[in-house]
Amino acid sequence: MVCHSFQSSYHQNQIVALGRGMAMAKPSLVRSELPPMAPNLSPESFKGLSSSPPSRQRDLVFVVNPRGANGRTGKEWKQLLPYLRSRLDKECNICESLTSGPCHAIDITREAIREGADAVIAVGGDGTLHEVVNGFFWAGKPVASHAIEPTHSTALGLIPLGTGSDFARTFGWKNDPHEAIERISRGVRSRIDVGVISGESEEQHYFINVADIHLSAKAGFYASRYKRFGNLCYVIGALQAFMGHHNQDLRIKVSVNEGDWEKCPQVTALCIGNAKYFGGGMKITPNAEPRSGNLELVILQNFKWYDFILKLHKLYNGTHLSVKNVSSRSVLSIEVEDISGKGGVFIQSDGEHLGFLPRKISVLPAAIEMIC
Ligand SMILES: Nc1ncnc2c1ncn2[C@@H]1O[C@H](COP(=O)(O)OP(=O)(O)OP(=O)(O)O)[C@@H](O)[C@H]1O
Repeated sequence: MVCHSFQSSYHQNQIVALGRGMAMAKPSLVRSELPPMAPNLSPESFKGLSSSPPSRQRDLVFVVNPRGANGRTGKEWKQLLPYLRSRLDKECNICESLTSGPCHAIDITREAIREGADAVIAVGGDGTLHEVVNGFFWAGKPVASHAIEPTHSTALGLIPLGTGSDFARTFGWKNDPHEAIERISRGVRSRIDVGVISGESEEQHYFINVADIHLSAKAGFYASRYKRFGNLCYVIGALQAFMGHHNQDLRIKVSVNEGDWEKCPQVTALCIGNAKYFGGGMKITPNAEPRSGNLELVILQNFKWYDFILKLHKLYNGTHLSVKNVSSRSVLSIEVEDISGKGGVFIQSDGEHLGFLPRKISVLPAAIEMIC
């Protein structure tokens, strides 16, 4: 899903404060000095956050996609709430915000950060996490809180409850919400890198997991239409993407040899990983590490359909880097263009369709604190 402008208007926000000192709120107006990107959100939504006592409890905002994993996220979240309350209520103020549609999580996150939340926790799949990560930034800069104290920073958290939940796999986390709540309760934070994508427009787009170009991005685009089939959506998406697929000559410019464009012939897929997995468990960028300060670039060239059948197991277990026509390197940034100039080469990040080449992709080292 491309969120062309983060200033668009969304459906009514539904925010339910669960912890002490937080009232149920249905926001209407936005404070005038705020950038006008969330007209249906108001600081009132999170008013419990900044009014806590000096030795205050942590303010946690849970951003829940009730439609994640074909509606399973919403159902599991309801069942999880009593446990979450019993486990965290003593130490934290808990605020729940259900997303009403695509991109809503971005606005909720920005508002929560401005109001001084200690953590914004994505509850859902990689798409929800992706939107929450984008909410940590606005107009090319990190969103700042109206803060309590200058050193205050909002951490990112995750309860993985999606279809693929690929980002969580790099950390070895399962789709187990109880395990995630334990992590949140411990509250250990660690700085991780974020990828940033810029294109022809001024707007920047952030990703936390993997950005990828051409066949895999096209497969992801189609897979998103079949989420109702669970992980099978990736197989269906790949089959559909294969129809009419042609490997494509691309030009790339990577940061290690600044200034030099190189031709990259017959590219099947070009993947840039901040973390390791995509497509429902494929270990595509096996050397990527979200705390490394760089991204792993993996290029598959001249693959035929039968190569995927013969080498699929290697793609899943991350041993494909030794295969002919697969290359890997560590990069700080990469620019990618379609040589033919015909357009139509897909790009996605974190499984979300972003449009088409050309694009520049760079790493922002240690950009976000994450609850690990
Ligand atoms: N209320 C809503 N109704 C419909 N779609 C929504 C709603 N809230 C968020 N979305 C969209 O749902 C998309 C998918 O959500 P999410 O990533 O949580 O689940 P998933 O696709 O099942 O999991 P994964 O991305 O891990 O495969 C998000 O990109 C988001 O834009």
